[in-house]
Amino acid sequence: MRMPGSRFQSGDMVMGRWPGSSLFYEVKVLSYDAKIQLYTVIYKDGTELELREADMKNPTGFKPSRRSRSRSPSRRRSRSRSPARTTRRSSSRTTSGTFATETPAARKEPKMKEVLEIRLSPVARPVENNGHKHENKENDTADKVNEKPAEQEKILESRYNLRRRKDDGDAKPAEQTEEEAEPKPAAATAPITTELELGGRLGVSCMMLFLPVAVLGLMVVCSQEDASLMSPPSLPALDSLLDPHVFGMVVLWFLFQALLYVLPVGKVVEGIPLKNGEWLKYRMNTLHAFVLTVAALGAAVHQGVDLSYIHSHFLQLAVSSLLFSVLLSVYLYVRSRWAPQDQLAPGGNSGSVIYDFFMGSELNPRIKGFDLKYFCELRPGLMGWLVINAAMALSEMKLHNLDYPSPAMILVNCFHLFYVLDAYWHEEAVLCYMDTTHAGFGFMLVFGDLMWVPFTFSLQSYYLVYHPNHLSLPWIVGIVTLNVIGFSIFRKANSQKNAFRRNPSDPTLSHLKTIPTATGKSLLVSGLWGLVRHPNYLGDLIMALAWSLPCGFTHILPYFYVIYLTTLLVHREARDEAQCRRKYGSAWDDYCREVRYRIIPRVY
Ligand SMILES: NC(=O)C1=CN([C@@H]2O[C@H](COP(=O)(O)OP(=O)(O)OC[C@H]3O[C@@H](n4cnc5c(N)ncnc54)[C@H](OP(=O)(O)O)[C@@H]3O)[C@@H](O)[C@H]2O)C=CC1
Ligand SMILES: CC(C)CCC[C@@H](C)[C@H]1CC=C2C3=C(CC[C@@]21C)[C@@]1(C)CC[C@H](O)C(C)(C)[C@@H]1CC3
Repeated sequence: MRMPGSRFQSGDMVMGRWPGSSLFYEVKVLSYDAKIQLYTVIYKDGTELELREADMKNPTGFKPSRRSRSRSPSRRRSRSRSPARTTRRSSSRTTSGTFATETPAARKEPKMKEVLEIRLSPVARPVENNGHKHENKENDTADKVNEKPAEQEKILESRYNLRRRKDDGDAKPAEQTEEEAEPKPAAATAPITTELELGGRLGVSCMMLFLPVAVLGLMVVCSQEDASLMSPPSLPALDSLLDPHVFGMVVLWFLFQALLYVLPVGKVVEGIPLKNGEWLKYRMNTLHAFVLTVAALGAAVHQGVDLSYIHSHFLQLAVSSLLFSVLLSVYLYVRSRWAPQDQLAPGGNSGSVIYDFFMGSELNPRIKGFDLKYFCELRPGLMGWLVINAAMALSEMKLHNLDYPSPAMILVNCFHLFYVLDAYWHEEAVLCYMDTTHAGFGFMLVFGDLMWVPFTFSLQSYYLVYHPNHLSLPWIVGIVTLNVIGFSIFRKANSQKNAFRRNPSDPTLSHLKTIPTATGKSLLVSGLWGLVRHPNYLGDLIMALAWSLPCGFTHILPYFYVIYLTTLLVHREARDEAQCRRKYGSAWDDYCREVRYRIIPRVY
């Protein structure tokens, strides 16, 4: 069968690299996914894997290997230091990434140790803090790998199933010699997005119209006495919605946060390697920015600024944020037309203006070192959400003549504050989340970050201003306990997975059972990751419920966040499931057999 746009065709017998090694085996090509540019191949022992074109060769130019797999480290080292192996990176950073950063002209086969280092290297590595190199566990890991390659390799091989699974005689590994190596093609062209998500052009067009209207609609209903979704909302005059003064404030807020982002405080770390071999650097200073924002707002309030302005201009603020999101998305789309091909996101390069505008074409749009996607994901929206919550607490006190906010308002404020501070405390982890590594930055994420997050996540506090809810002590204790349970699951699951991905040999995780996969990575199969396949989602959902309960049971509207999060996470889970099945093949099926439930134990 012909597979358009691919070098190899379905049914071709080619040589495929065994993941994590420099060995090539004969494989049969099964299919090609143009979207992610991966071939599904099957080895003679029945293992199905996904390989990049760069890891596949024509059978000509190979000879069966006579060497044993475990060459001495010194040998590996001398080969990897061959003058032909120039890299884009400085010599001080050869701990990982050699594979990803070789210049196309000089690209040769990476050695096994290097590949292992790539797979196991930290997702985010500190670079400097005002000139000083930082030390942390992650970097230690990478350094250890470099210092004791043989030892490290032994540990890794014991954790990872890097050997062929069955019948060694069946498929002979072949090794490519230096002379025989074909130069790999430079990744100059971006993958064309062929499979359109979310209902394609029509779907994203509807979402683009419907989502902003939905946010504004929810806000209007929330401010009504009868906050029922069934009762017709009393619509505000359209011309009152766009206020240039309010728009100016939204722009100022964005610029203020941008200023805090570029302050030279906080360490700089490298994200995960991009497909084009680049390692982007990110400054980690959300906590500094948070403290400075609180100080600035405190000073403003002290000077007589009335934060309840946010409450009285809530709709106008949302409309201005929407306008700002649209303008920013247009800018992002236009600049993506000039972006180098290798910096385009795999999911936002369909050629359809509307679809690419929505999904985002450019993966990591930057102005000099200023990373727009990373900045928007954590700062103006999340921080804005907290400021809105605080403003709602003040407005509640004002409206109901209270000396303190109500217990329900205090709970909602504290829960949200805690969630955002946790995200800031674990800021580096965001560098490896799907949105950072894979998604283009377009209208969906811009709108999500700048309008959806601040104005829908704060609906509970907005609701409480007009709909006070008395909470008895047992309820307060119950709700706090629920949030603590949810948070513990969320945090433990995320931290365990992140720690395991950074360093699978981490002694603190040695009690956990794992399933090896043919890619060299393992899957956690005990502890929380043995309870359900997405314990972090479970924790997030329990917390979401705890955030809504303080608002009582009179209306469904405060439960909007739980409904949104359930929908989003169920969709994400299904997408991730499909990706992992493609990536890990039969090992994923084994994992699913062992861990039967996806998010909720014994239910789903
Ligand atoms: N509040 C909100 O609006 C939202 C919050 N979130 C939260 O963000 C966080 C990140 O979510 P997201 O990026 O979607 O997904 P995850 O952090 O769950 O990442 C999924 C990846 O984890 C790895 N993995 C899966 N199972 C295992 C296992 N058993 N052992 C080891 N690794 C495994 C796989 O990647 P690999 O094997 O390649 O490492 C898989 O692709 C979550 O806590 C989620 O709740 C997300 C969206 C919205
Ligand atoms: C417009 C749509 C309907 C959907 C928009 C989705 C976005 C709002 C979310 C996609 C993933 C997100 C994450 C967080 C916030 C919401 C968005 C942007 C997150 C930053 C919240 C704080 C967490 O601790 C986190 C794990 C860092 C989250 C990462 C994903």
